Amino acid sequence: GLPPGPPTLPLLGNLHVFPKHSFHYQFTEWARQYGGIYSLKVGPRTAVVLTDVAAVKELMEKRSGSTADRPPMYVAELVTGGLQMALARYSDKWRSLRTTAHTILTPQASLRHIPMQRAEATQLLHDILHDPETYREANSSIMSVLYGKRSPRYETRQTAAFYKMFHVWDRLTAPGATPPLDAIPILRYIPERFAKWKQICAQTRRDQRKLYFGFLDETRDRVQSGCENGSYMEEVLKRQDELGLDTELAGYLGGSLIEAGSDTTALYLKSLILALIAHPDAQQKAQEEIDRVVGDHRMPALEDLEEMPYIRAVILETHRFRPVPPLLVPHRALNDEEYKGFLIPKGCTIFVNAWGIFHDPMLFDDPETFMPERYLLTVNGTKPELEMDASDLRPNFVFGVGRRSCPGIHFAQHSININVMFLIWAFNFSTATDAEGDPIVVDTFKYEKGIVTGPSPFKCKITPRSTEKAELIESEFVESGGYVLEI
Ligand code: HEM
Repeated sequence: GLPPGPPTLPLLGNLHVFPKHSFHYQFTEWARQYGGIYSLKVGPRTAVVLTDVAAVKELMEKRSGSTADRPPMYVAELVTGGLQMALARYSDKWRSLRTTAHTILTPQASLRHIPMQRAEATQLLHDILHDPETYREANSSIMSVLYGKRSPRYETRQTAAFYKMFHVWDRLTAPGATPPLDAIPILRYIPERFAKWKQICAQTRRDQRKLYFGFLDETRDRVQSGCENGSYMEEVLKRQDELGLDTELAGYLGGSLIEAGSDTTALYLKSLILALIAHPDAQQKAQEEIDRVVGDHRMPALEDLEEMPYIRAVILETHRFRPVPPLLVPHRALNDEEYKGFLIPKGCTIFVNAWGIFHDPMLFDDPETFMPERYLLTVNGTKPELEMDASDLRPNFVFGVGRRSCPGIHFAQHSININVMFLIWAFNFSTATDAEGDPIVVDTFKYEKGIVTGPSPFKCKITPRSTEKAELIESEFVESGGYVLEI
């Protein structure tokens, strides 16, 4: 009763044709061949890939109670003891983490973070004028909320230590980074001297604990010495019993949120810049709109977005064109489910192929082109005359649906909205030139491996759009507090 899928070999299943990384490209090709719901065999394990919006709505949202688990991941178990929220199994511990996280991330609570996010976005413009880098802004925003502690420079001791650990951790959890430890458990017993991944796991665990429990200790010290700064983790520590969080969970709550907040929006902004360079016509239209509404003498405010349909369309089109998590985050079925005559077996991994949906030529006109105009024609950017039912699609689909959907959606979207307006208002993004003066064309398909992904480093030219704007950025940066050096 499984959904159809590519032909399998005995024992291997589809392992011989399984992509090594960037699964979403091959998954999308198979979707065009086998349909919006198909199955794969990875050794003895089953995976189901959903590239059909109605199936996603039904299985991941309406039947979320049955599909909210995550597949077991041995590496995550070794490093975090299963307490990294986004990778955690559907359990009481996950519930405690998630419920607590919600209290700072509700739509109402997220409004309180906007002034801080604006200040961080202002520093991003200042940083770009001097030394372009997008990660610091994302990390500093979430650190401010959680611990009342900024990341003034990328080189700040704890910020640099975090990213050093995080990039290793990110690579470690990327599909294909280790031998198939979950599909073939015997591989876990390879002695450490032949299994470098074991050493990396042990080191990453030490690095994470030093950081996350270090932040927690600093917070506890502040609370005990009456020097509170009003941050969220102080509140968590004071209400630890009521929230059902022991120290281990409290440490990983902070860690999970720092991790989730420190690259997603930064990668989004890199994809935006890449798209604006590759599609200068869209960049020009966006600049014309922002100039009309904001002009040269002040910086944009979040409220301006209401009057900027084209920029709103650019924001949505970037999510569609290069979704930060092309396959969202994999789920696992807790029970047998039946859908349109197919069995979705208990224990199978479920991938939601956001890439495949967003790049479906039946749904979107010319899906490979960055074309914000599509979101001016229809709410979801789909073709005005659709031959299929896409009424279950939502503009914020990239944040997932159901019980595991992104709890950071409002916080993330505010950050994206402010940063996109700021960047388009402030700078011209164009191709760099080589030694002969020829343009270095950017490759919009050269992306890093990982569950969340962004463009591989690319050369480009970023210039302030006017001297007046550059001066305004510098003065607002100083007014918003400038650096608080802490190296
Ligand atoms: C571009 C920005 C972002 C995108 C596109 C995004 C998208 C997602 C997606 C697709 C998931 C998994 C949904 C699923 O399994 O169905 C997720 C989970 C999660 N996100 Fe985000 N996210 C973003 C930013 C953030 C930020 C800024 C935070 C924190 C403040 C955050 C916190 C989390 C957490 C904690 C989870 C795990 C939830 C769970 O497993 O229960 N995300 N996100």
